[in-house]
Formats: sequence, C-alpha cells, structure tokens
Amino acid sequence: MTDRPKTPTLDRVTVPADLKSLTDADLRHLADELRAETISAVSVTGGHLGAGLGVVELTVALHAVFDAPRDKIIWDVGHQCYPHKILTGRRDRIRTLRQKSGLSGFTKRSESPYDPFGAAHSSTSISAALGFAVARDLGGDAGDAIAVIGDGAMSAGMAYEALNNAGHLKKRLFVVLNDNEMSIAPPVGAMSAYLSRLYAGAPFQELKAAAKGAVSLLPPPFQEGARRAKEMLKGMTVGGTMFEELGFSYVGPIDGHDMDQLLGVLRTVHDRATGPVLIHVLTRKGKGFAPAERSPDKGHATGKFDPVTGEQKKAASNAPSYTKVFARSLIAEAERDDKIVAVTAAMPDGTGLNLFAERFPRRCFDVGIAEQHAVTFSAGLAAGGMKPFCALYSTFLQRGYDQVVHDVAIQRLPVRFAIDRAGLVGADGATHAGAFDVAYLSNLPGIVVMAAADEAELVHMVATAAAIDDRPSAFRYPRGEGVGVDMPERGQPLEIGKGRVISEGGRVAILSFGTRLAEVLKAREALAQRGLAPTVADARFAKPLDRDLILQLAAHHEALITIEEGAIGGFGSQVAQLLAEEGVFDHGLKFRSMVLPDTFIDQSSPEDMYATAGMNAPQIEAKVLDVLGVTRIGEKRA
Ligand SMILES: Cc1ncc(C[n+]2csc(CCOP(=O)(O)OP(=O)(O)O)c2C)c(N)n1
Ligand SMILES: CC(=O)[C@@H](O)[C@H](O)COP(=O)(O)O
Ligand SMILES: [Mg+2]
Repeated sequence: MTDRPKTPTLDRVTVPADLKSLTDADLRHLADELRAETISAVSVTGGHLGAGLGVVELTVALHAVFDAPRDKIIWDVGHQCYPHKILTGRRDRIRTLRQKSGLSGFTKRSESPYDPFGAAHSSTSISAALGFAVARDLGGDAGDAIAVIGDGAMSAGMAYEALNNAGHLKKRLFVVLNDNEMSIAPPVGAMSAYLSRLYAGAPFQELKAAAKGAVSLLPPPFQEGARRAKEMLKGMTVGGTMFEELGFSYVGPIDGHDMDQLLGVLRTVHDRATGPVLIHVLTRKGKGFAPAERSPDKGHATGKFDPVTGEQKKAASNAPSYTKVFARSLIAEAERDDKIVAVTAAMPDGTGLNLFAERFPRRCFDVGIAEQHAVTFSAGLAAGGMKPFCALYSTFLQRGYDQVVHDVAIQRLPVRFAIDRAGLVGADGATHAGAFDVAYLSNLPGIVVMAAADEAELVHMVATAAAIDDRPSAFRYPRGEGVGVDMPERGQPLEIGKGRVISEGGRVAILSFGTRLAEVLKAREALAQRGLAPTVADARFAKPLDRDLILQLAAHHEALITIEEGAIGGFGSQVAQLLAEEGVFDHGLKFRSMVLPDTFIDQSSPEDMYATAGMNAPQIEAKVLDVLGVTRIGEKRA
C-alpha cells in the first residue's frame, strides 16, 4: 500500500487526458476518491447510485487506457455514468444531476464530447459502438469504440443482434460486459445463468487450451511464465464461450474492482486486438457503500440520502401509488379469474408486479429487458387462452411497437397493455417521457385505448381490460401519486367508448383524456370567478371515441378544447378527425388541442415540465380565454 497523496488525486483530473500522467497507484487513489465523490453527489441529488459505484474502477481504467473523446466509450443505459461525468469535465456540475437545467442522469451527446452516444433505454451500446467502428474504417471519426454493457442489458435482443453483426464484420471493437449479477431486480433468464456458469463453473482449462484461444490478448506476464499465467488464468476462461462462437475473442472473467487486473487486461487488449473482443468484468452493484451493497435493488435508484447511514430523505422512486393501485386492482381481478397472468420486462418493482408475483408466483413472468418478446409472449399467452396483462412503461413499450401491430393488433388478440409512466416523468427526462403511446396505439384498428383520470378510474380500467376478451386493450396512468379520490371497493367494467361529463358549464367545453383532469378542474374554478366556467368532461377512451359525447359538446359550445398528456397525433387528433368527418368545423366550432409540444423536454419536476409544455391550470385557463378572444371579462383580445 502506498500512502495517500497529499493533494487529492481527483483534484488533479479535469479531463481524462490528465489521467495519463498518473501512476497505477495514483489511479487506485483516484478510484477511491471518485467513489466518495459519487456517493456525496448522489446523496444530494438522488438518482442511480448502485450502477455507478460498481463501475468506478472500470471507469478510471477505461479512461486511463483509452483516449476519450477520440476513443468512444459508450455506456449502455447510461445510468452508471456519473463517475464518467465527474472525470470528463463535469465535476463542477455533478450536483445538478437530474435537475432542471442540470446534468442529465444519462449520457447525452449535446452535453459533452465525452458522451459520444446518448442513452437511457438499454442494450443499444454494442450496435452504436459497431457503427462507430465501421464509420472509422470507412474514413469517418478515428478512434476505438468501447461498449460497456451490463448483464441485465445483455438480456435484450438488440445486444445479440449487435454481437451477431459484429462477429461477422470482424472490426476492432471492444465490448466490456459489466456483470454484477443484477438488473434492477435480480436478473432472470438462461443467459444470466450462462454468465454465472462462466465464472462459477469448472476452474480454468489447461494452459494449452488458453494458448489456442485469446492468450495473445492477455497481459504479457501471462504469456511470459507458466506459473504467473496459471495464476492469472485461475477462474478465467479463454476461448470456448458463446461469445467466441459468435466471433469475439473472450477475455475474463476479471475482477472489476481490482485495478491491476483491469489495467493489465485493458492495456493488453488495447495494444493487441485486431477484431472484436469481449472483456467479461465482474463487479458489485453499490460497491463501497454498504447500504447500496446490502440492497442492490433499492440502491439502483434512490432519493436524496444521508451519505453516512444511507437513510433516504425521501421514499425511493420505484413504487408510486398509481403503480400500487394498478397492482392491487390486478391482484383483485386475478383472485376472481385464474386466467389472468402478468408480464413485466425487468421492472417488477417499477410496475408493481412484484406484488402480483408474491400473490401469484406461477402467473407472473419477468422476461428480462425484452419488451419485444414481452409483447409477443403476451400475444401467445392470449392466443393460448390466457388473459395477459403486459405491464410496461410507456417509453419502453416503444421498443415493442411492431409486435403490438403485427402480433397483437392484426391478430386482434386480447392482450391488455398496462402502460405505466404515461406522460412526463420528471428527473429521468426526455428519454423516459411517456409521450407517444396514445398516438401510436390509437391509430391501430380495433384496439381499445383508455387513460385514467385518477386512481379510482384506474381501478375501473383494470376491471374493464380484464373484461375485454375479443380485442387488444390498453390503459395508461402516470408516475407518482394519485389525486386522493375515494377508492371503489371493486373495479366495475366501464362501458366501452363512453366518457363522462364532470361538470356543465358555458361557452367552452374541455374534454380531458387522463390525469390533466385535475388541472382542468383547477382552471375551471379560476374561470368560474370570471363567469366563464367551462363544461368539463373526461373522455376515458381515445379509442373508440365517445362520438355522441363529442358531437354533443361540439353542438352546444362555442369552443371545444381537448387535453392529454401525450404528443401530437393522439387523442386530440382523433377528435379532430371525427369533427372534420362530421363536418362540424364547417359550422364554425372553435377547436384547440392541448398536447405536449413538438420538442423533447429536459428533466425537471413533472409540474415544471408540464409548465414548459403549457399544460398546467393557468395555461389551460389562458387557453380558454384565448379561444374566446377574451383576456379579462368583457374585454376583447387585441
Ligand atoms: C429498454 C429498456 N427497458 C428497461 C429499462 C429499465 N432499466 C434501466 S437499468 C435496468 C437494469 C440494467 O441492468 P444492467 O444492464 O445489468 O445494469 P446494472 O444496473 O446492473 O449496472 C433496467 C431494466 C431500460 N432502461 N431500457
Ligand atoms: C434507468 C432506468 O431506466 C430506470 O432505472 C428508470 O430510471 C426507473 O424509473 P422509475 O424511477 O420511474 O421507476
Ligand atoms: Mg447488472
């Protein structure tokens, strides 16, 4: 052990080039300081803690060996990139993580040249790195491409599509498999078991076998003496893995917290690789912070916490009450109907299906990070006579869209999509916004699309979906807590395609789809003070539309305003299409559609993001005044 340097090593590093002058001992100190800085920063911002702590040594080693930003280090998902941000010129802003105008919680191209590829959805890194490698060889940007992908992210089809292509193209490319034996929840599936066998199984084969494999990619000491090599190779596999069969040189597993091993292996592969190499690194999620190590699932994402005790100042973000209402309602339905089954794609806690799994372990399926498969698997379950609820975040359902169209909708299979995190989600920002599902689902023939206006409505929508047995259906609800309405004892199936009038009013009707209803009602109160209380209705369904309700509202009001927590092309567009087809516009109806703006909104609180989107109560009030051409009672707008 060397003494700790008097000047903290981290203070000497602003950009990765500064690492080049550090000794290996310095690099070890740097890793310790980087870990402490990461814990300190996340304790005040909240965010993804465990994944970053697990890759502290790997981050230092990659930046010490490779030459970013010329070399492209691509972090899969990007939730583990806080140490990377600290080392790449962003230490001074690290305590703005995930906040308005602050650093993103993920890698983001517009934020830094050291983030060559943006992420937040998983399993894209190998494809992107391969793209960089091929571009380089065709005369594009110079430099190496390094994908760092977790064992959880390795459960997605995209990762295999990329490995398959990379093995075929044989380009110099590095894939670091960061194996911490955790996804958000414990990882699932045969691949996860395979990775475990790679290091938990038989001791390393004969040195002879090593010589036939990727021994030239192992550190020189390894090749120099049989004794040293044997020692280094203990527990390591060279050759013969699935990755080798796919055309990669496989090196590992190595201890991802042992800087000597990391530096040795990375320097050697850096100097010698000519084709694709997969380096299997074993790490521990939450490494170095006992509360996160003890509970890697809870340590995945945390609120602000005490950096000494780990005690969270706010509840962890993974179990918002809409999610719990969904889970409890589904359990209640499943108690009555043994055909109901549930599917999650690696988000059992986030979707609430952990509760369902506790009650019905045989009827709940975590398929890993595999949304496409989750959808088609659900389609198969439905075709086989079950009643599947496929519970996905809106943003992740995007990945399974062709499966929704081709496997579910065209076959008219009764898959029920429980779409959580609908609308703007806050700190995760634009990548996680549930902005598009209403548009991309409502345009599918035959599907039923619902949005809950509050948590009681959600209970009824779960019951409605359970009852819809002849076609696909979907219901959406936001991240976070409900509005505190009385809860029904039991969900009652709603009449399909029927909305409800909440309160009658005057010249303007507001037709709300989803949880903006609460803001609409606040706006109504303010407008009532001006004698302009609008009629307010809750559409409940974007498909099929409540034609009668909409045409009635149009006929009896001077103006109709729709509002939804979704992008253009969704509910409002469906309503506009109906009004156009019915010739309503020909008779002078004023129509406005309040949707998310045609921009990606960066992270902030959901309230602030909705303010940016122009969809909070004051803006709804302003919209009503605007459509009437009024700024104050009796006064015409200029
Ligand atoms: C397509 C997609 N589905 C789900 C998620 C949610 N998610 C974020 S991180 C994560 C687990 C990733 O596990 P792993 O790759 O092993 O990384 P670790 O957190 O263990 O470092 C999941 C499921 C996501 N980001 N993208
Ligand atoms: C990185 C990722 O995709 C997840 O960890 C996500 O941040 C979870 O979001 P919730 O907190 O809304 O469950
Ligand atoms: Mg993992």
